[in-house]
Amino acid sequence: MTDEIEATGEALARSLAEVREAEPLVQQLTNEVTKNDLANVTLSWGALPVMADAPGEAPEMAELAGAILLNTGRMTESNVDALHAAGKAANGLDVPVVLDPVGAGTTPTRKEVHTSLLEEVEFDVINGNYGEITHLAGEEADVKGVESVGEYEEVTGSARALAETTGAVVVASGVEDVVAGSDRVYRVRAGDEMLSKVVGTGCMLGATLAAFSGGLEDGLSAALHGTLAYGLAGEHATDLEYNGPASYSVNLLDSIAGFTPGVAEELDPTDRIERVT
Ligand SMILES: Nc1ncnc2c1ncn2[C@@H]1O[C@H](COP(=O)(O)OP(=O)(O)O)[C@@H](O)[C@H]1O
Ligand SMILES: Cc1ncsc1CCOP(=O)(O)O
Ligand SMILES: [Mg+2]
Repeated sequence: MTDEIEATGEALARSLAEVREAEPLVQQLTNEVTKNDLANVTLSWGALPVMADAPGEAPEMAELAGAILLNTGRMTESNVDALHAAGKAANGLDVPVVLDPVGAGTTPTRKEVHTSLLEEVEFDVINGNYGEITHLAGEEADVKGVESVGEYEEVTGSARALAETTGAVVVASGVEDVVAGSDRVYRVRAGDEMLSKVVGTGCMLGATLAAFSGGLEDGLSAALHGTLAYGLAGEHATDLEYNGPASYSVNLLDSIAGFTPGVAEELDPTDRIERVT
């Protein structure tokens, strides 16, 4: 691995091919709103989804997984127990763990759950919207339910600070995405406004990052290429027949399935990624 991560079409194609070759088992503990979409997104990147989330079985499955996603959208006691148990089991076997801190900062319950998860589990990747990442970085943030509201001009610094304190690669999603490692921060310009008109697109980015983390050796490359590939697929989805947000959401799934290494190889996404620190 060279110091700088390549952002050419060929490099992106290699990452997509590596995920397909590894075909990692990606265990996902997620919310009921997006479960089916996450399973399909995972399969379409060439990984294998399993939504095992019972507190007893979740840590057993984590031991078999190539990566796990802990999405905190569902705050039932049983789900929270399973999140902790699966995260700890994965840490014990060096299975990459992705956290999507849905609604972080909104209620005392969510604050407590995210604090305890960050204390007890080591995360390889944390992906959330600008508000969630800013809150986890310990700064003032406005999250309304699961939506980021307000202005976040300092989100690059917040993502970097959270990466430094947790050791995770942090992906802050929004109009542009920030991908922050401990020593490097990138901005990714890919995606379409339609991604903000459909529920669950942040959760689907989490599933994407888990699939790439399970398939690639280097965590920062996995996060950067996963974020880029997902954004580009979101753009290509606008080329398909559009009848409103519901058809866009189906088109997004089709676009991910069609985003093969061969398609990526023909693209030149170099200007979509800018290293900012
Ligand atoms: N206005 C936008 N333009 C382009 N991409 C967007 C826009 N808003 C959100 N996205 C993309 O949608 C996905 C979900 O991001 P976001 O809406 O921030 O997460 P969440 O759904 O968790 O709130 C990310 O891939 C992000 O880049
Ligand atoms: C609406 C909602 N409520 C609990 S989880 C969830 C889905 C959130 O999805 P995303 O974070 O991708 O917008
Ligand atoms: Mg989200």
